[in-house]
Amino acid sequence: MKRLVAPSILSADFNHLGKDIEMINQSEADYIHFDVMDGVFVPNISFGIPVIEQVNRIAEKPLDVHLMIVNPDHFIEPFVKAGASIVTVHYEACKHLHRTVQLIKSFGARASVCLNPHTPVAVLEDIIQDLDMVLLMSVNPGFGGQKFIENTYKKVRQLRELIDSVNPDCLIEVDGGVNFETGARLFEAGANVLVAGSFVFGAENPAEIISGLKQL
Ligand SMILES: O=C(CO)[C@@H](O)[C@H](O)COP(=O)(O)O
Ligand SMILES: [Fe+2]
Repeated sequence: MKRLVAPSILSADFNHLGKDIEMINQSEADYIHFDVMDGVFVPNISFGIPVIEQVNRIAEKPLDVHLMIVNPDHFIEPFVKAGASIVTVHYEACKHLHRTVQLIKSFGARASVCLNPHTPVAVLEDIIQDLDMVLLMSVNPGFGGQKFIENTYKKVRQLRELIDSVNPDCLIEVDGGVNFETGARLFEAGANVLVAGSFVFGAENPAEIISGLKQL
């Protein structure tokens, strides 16, 4: 089973963002994770299209864009044009999720849907066949550095069962509070992609942490 790592640049040093992107380029990371927050869907504002566009000029890994924004439909095309390879929208933020997923695919990006910690996996039953990835939040979205919610392991196992029976190529990504301990248990439960922000960028040697996560 695929085991991938996506460092989240929310915890990077924005005064030297280019340096951190170079570090990711040289590392064993598989994707670069971008947390886009609108201050409405989540109680925080981060960065948007211009930052992703700039990073895309030097990034050598696919851009994994996590949209924590309401009504994302208008912004799908600009984010894909800015360089997003994977676009994740929140189940809780989309009125017509099937339409939004088709829209993402129509621009040539991989389509992913994210569930908040309180949203059951079962809501994906009639969309899973159309998805390239599902992102499970293991913290409430909006901030880096929060404590991992233990119930996530159960959700990963439930999702693994659903995916294996309907769409085995679909990836399971988990985001929030990932470290060596939670990461090992998540891979064991059936996750494919670990997002890690503060654990990577808070370390003295971030590239070593990325390699450590890949080897769990
Ligand atoms: O989507 C989010 C937060 O909303 C994440 O991608 C965070 O950036 C993860 O940060 P850590 O919990 O790994 O510090
Ligand atoms: Fe994220």
